[in-house]
Amino acid sequence: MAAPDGRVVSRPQRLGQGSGQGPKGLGACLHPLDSLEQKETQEQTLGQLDMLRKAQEFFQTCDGEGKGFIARKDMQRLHKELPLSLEELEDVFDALDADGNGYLTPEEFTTGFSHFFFSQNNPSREDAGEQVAQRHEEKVYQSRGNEDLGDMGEDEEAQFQMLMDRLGAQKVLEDESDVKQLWLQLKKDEPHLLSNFEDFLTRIFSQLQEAHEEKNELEYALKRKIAAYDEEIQHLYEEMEQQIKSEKEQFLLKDTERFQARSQELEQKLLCKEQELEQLTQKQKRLEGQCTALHHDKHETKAENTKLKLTNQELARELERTSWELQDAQQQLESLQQEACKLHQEKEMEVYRVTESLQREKAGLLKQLDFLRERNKHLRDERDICFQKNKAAKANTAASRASWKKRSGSVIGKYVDGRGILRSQSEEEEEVFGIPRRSSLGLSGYPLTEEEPGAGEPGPGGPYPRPLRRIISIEEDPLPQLLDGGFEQPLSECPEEEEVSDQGVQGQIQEAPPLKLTPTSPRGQPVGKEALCKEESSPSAPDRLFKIVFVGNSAVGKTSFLRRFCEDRFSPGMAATVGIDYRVKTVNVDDSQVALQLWDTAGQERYRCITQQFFRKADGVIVMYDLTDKQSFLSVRRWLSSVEEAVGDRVPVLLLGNKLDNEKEREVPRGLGEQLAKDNNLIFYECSAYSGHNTKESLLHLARFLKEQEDTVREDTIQVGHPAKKKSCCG
Ligand SMILES: Nc1nc2c(ncn2[C@@H]2O[C@H](COP(=O)(O)OP(=O)(O)OP(=O)(O)O)[C@@H](O)[C@H]2O)c(=O)[nH]1
Ligand SMILES: [Ca+2]
Ligand SMILES: [Mg+2]
Repeated sequence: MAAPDGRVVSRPQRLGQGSGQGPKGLGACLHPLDSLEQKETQEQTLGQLDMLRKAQEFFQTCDGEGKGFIARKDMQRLHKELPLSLEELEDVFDALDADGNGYLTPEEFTTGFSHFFFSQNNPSREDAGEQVAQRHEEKVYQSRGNEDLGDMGEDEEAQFQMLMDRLGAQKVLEDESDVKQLWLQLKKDEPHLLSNFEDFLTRIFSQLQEAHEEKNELEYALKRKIAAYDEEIQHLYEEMEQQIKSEKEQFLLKDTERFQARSQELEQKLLCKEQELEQLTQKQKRLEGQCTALHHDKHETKAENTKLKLTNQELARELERTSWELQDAQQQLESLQQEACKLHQEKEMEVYRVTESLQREKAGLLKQLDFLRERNKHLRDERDICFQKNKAAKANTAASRASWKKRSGSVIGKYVDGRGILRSQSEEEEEVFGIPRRSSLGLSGYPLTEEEPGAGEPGPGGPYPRPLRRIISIEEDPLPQLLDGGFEQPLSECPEEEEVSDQGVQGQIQEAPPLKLTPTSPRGQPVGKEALCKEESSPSAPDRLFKIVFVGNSAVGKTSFLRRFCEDRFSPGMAATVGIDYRVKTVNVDDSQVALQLWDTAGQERYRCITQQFFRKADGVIVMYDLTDKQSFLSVRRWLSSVEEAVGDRVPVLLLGNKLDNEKEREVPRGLGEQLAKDNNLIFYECSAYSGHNTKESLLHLARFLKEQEDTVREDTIQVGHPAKKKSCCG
């Protein structure tokens, strides 16, 4: 600010100084004489030219590099060459730089140079120039004046002085000698021209006076303007200073604010960082604590580990010892199991043999009975013939009685009192029980009668006494005891929970001495219906025996089904089964002989308690319904629950829907049967005893299942520690 300030301030000074040039320029034109004027003008012109040349030279000196202008630096380089100080040179530059752009063009330099060179920086030189001119003029005038001055009287002096006063030259001219000489010369040489000269002088001086006044006025105006300008500049400067100051303050204020904000921000950040650092430190401490704890734990665990390892080793040794013991025990158990199995099989085979022998015995007895019947008939016929003759009749009657006496000791005698009695009893039973169908009694009646041609059909002499009052007793068969009290006793009254005695066949036989098993069939020899089914069974002895109990509502076709299965026959209008009956049939299942002991139960309600007893020793159960009778299907659930009640769910159950041949009257859709079987995990078939459809297939399925189940049970019992699971039937 100082530089422009200095420049701005210095300019009016320069101008002020420059104003002093005016009178000098005027002074130069004041020479009154033409020649002198011309001479002076010439000299002036010459001086100006000289100065111009000098200025050009000086410019070239300054602009050493030939740039075409002079910078402030160029000027400062002249410091050494010129007798001027650096400040003075600076001032010179500022004065010369008219437009203030920091460069001096050649024009600026030369115009400014003359003024500066002569007036400011080297006033002595200007004065010298003037003195030189003055001296030169003085010499001219003196040379002339010296000739005339001596002549000039005091008159002339006073005259001239008067003229000067009149013209007021004192105000304008400093040195009147030149004019005085001229005036004296003219008065002396050409006195007639004096008045003209004086007029000329008057005119000149008045003009000069005017010019002087004008100049003064101008000077005054200029000064005033400069003062105003200076004042304005000063004012502007001050204003500017003020503005700068205020801006500076504002800037400072803003800066401070910004700085404060920033410092606050930074402080906050720092605080945050410090907190973070503290947290981190705490965390680190915590982690360190955890680390040490873990380290400690690790040590403890290590110790524990070693302890556990030792224990483990000990336990392993113990385990080894125990496993050895267990293995021994297993081997023992295995051998025991094998023994038990062998015993069981032997027992079963014994049972089978006994059953067979009993059956054969029974067949023999039945044959005897038939023979006796024949005999009886024959005797009766004879008696009838002889009845008309009294004597002969009496003899005949005696013989007849003798024959009865003789049969009453036989096995059948125990069962059958006589033809008539038996018949009436059968009829009586039908009335008592309200059986809609005629009932076949016990097991034995039909096979033999139907086995022997003609025997099954009622003879021409009246209805054949088919029903036989006997229920087979085998192994745990409780019926003999139940029936001992007399057949008239209703079977439904028998105690439900009477324990099934595990008596052997031997015991049974001993307990019923009146039965007096026929001596023609010694015990141990197989008898029974097996012989009837011989053509289907293999000649070799069966490997195993399964007891299967057949249940279902009355008239669903159980007996018919069994007949179809064992004899491949169907007899319509079968009598309802009384009590229980059984058949044995050996079938071939996967290259092994399986004897099936099929227990045919009575479906009628009053025999239920007997049936219930038989479930206990059953290996399998067949529940049958009549697919043309909805009620029989509805009863299936009851049958199933009574089976479950007796044996749980350990025995496989085969569900059979019979009478498939009678599709017209079907009441139970196949889907229902299937669903029921699926829900209860049963084997399911729809079959027909009439056509034989699915009779063999269904029973073989059950037999195979039983065999496989037994096989797995055997395997599992050998492998101790792997308990056998109950196999699914319908899988
Ligand atoms: N259409 C037809 N009728 C049959 C079939 N099976 C049995 N029947 C007849 O159904 C009736 C009853 O037969 P049974 O075999 O005595 O019936 P059950 O189940 O033994 O009867 P209970 O001994 O009283 O339990 C008889 O009239 C048979 O002829 C069959 O598959 N189709
Ligand atoms: Ca300039
Ligand atoms: Mg029956």
